[in-house]
Amino acid sequence: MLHSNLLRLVARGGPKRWMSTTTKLTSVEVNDKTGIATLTLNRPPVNSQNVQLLVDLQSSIGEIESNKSRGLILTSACSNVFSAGLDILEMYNTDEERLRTIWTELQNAWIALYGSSLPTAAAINGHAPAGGCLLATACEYRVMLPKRLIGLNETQLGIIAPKWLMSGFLNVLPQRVAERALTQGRLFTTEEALAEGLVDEIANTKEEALEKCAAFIGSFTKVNPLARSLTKLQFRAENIKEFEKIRKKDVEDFVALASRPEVQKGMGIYLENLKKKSKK
Ligand SMILES: CC/C=C\C/C=C\C/C=C\CCC/C=C/C(=O)SCCNC(=O)CCNC(=O)[C@H](O)C(C)(C)COP(=O)(O)OP(=O)(O)OC[C@H]1O[C@@H](n2cnc3c(N)ncnc32)[C@H](O)[C@@H]1OP(=O)(O)O
Repeated sequence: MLHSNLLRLVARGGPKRWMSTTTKLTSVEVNDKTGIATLTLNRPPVNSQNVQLLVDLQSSIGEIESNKSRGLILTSACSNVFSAGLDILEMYNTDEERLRTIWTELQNAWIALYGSSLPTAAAINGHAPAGGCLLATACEYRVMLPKRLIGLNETQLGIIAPKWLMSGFLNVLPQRVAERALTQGRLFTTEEALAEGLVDEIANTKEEALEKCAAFIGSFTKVNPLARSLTKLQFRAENIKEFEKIRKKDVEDFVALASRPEVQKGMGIYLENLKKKSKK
């Protein structure tokens, strides 16, 4: 027993505090009829993105790509939240090595989704601030439930979203709208997001959102898959190239920023306020 546990730890590259649980935080379900895979984020209450969720997300994307699914729909098992973005608790009061791992896995998860050759869609069945918006805008199509919020609110938190993190956002919004939204740290309501083009459709239920995403993926049935994916990747190649150039430095920039005492203090205050709000 001890021996097999040890072997498992060695296989994972040694014990890691923030990867202590072995239960997967994502699940994949492939529809037999359509061949479309639904990838569900399942870290209640708000799918905040800790290292394990980000690693599991990458592994699920890999699984979907290798099982020859026709497309990928990203959604959430939480009733009112798609994803609350990075897990602030994991970034708070921690060491540099852990911050490095968090950011590296965020980068890895983003590039796995943004650079996927499969058709991708997000069924946004709840709020999607910051890192939640990042995942949604890495997909090619977005369907969102009414009266939820989506956007990159980093400046409201006193932090800066690096260029690669804005890529998906900039792909779907006109430069002028994106610049204003990012500098304001604006969260769009679903209805505003639809009007600006940040989401493509509104659905009244999660099931309806999944159906609309499946219909989007189904629209490629008669298109040659290789021609489709190469065309998609041509559109994304410039952003991917820029990202690859700076990805190592970007990790170090994040570690330096997130470990600054005033940033750590800000995180603490933000967490306290979140907790106060949730107790009301
Ligand atoms: C503040 C960060 C500061 C510094 C980071 C430093 C450097 C970073 C540099 C660049 C980074 C840019 C890239 C991306 C960044 C991010 O993603 S940061 C995270 C930003 N996320 C948010 O601002 C969202 C915060 N959450 C909410 O607004 C709301 O929770 C919600 C609208 C998503 C959902 O609302 P409700 O359904 O009402 O749920 P509650 O608010 O009651 O929350 C339930 C429970 O969950 C805890 N929680 C919520 N969000 C997070 C989170 N992101 N991380 C950790 N924990 C979170 C909340 O405190 C409640 O906990 P309990 O009180 O029940 O224990």
